Amino acid sequence: MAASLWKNLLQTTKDRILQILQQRRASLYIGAHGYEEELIKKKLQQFAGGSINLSKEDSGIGILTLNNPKLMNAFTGTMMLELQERVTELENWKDGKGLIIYGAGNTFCSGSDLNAVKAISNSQARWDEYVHVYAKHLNQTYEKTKSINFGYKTLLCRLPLISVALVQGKAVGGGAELTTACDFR
Ligand SMILES: CC[C@H](C(=O)O)C(=O)SCCNC(=O)CCNC(=O)[C@H](O)C(C)(C)COP(=O)(O)OP(=O)(O)OC[C@H]1O[C@@H](n2cnc3c(N)ncnc32)[C@H](O)[C@@H]1OP(=O)(O)O
Repeated sequence: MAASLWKNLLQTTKDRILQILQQRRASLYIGAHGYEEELIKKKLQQFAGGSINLSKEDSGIGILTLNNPKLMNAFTGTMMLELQERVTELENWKDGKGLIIYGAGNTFCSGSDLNAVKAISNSQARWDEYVHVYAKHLNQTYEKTKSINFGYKTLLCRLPLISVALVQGKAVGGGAELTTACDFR
């Protein structure tokens, strides 16, 4: 009898845990400050356009180009994802010494893509929530700061490369803040 009760309790507990896990998977948020990484990435992927290009020169200088000139190099969702990939690539670059960031065309960066900001603002979660969530990937101190701009900053600041923002034309919003993430501008 006791054994059977125990078995039932065990099974019920397992079922409940599985149920909770499934619910969490369906939700953007996990716990108070955790987030569903894949959901965030999928959401950011919906706002495509532009690119973040990296060329690594033999001299040890990396050149990172913010490339979305039609929108004054505004940051789309996919550009955010690419930024993280490029920075990871730079982190692993053994011969890297310095980094120059500049914008394609005649401008630096006009911040977040306002089309994405507007689109997301009309849906369940706001753009800045996604962006802040994504900043968590970029910035381990997210819990303290909750700011993508600080996320950019920490991401670039922690790079063991001397970084320079080569600002030509406009640097607005998140674009201006990105310049402050560099050692020189
Ligand atoms: C605050 C931080 C936050 C974050 O990321 O956390 C943000 O960054 S929110 C975004 C803040 N940025 C802005 O509000 C900038 C808005 N844009 C402008 O003020 C101007 O476009 C400017 C000053 C950057 C350039 O002005 P200019 O007269 O030289 O050019 P146009 O305005 O004609 O722009 C050309 C073309 O680009 C489009 N555009 C510019 N910025 C953005 C943007 N951030 N998102 C989406 N699209 C942008 C603009 O609409 C024009 O498109 P067109 O189809 O040719 O009309």
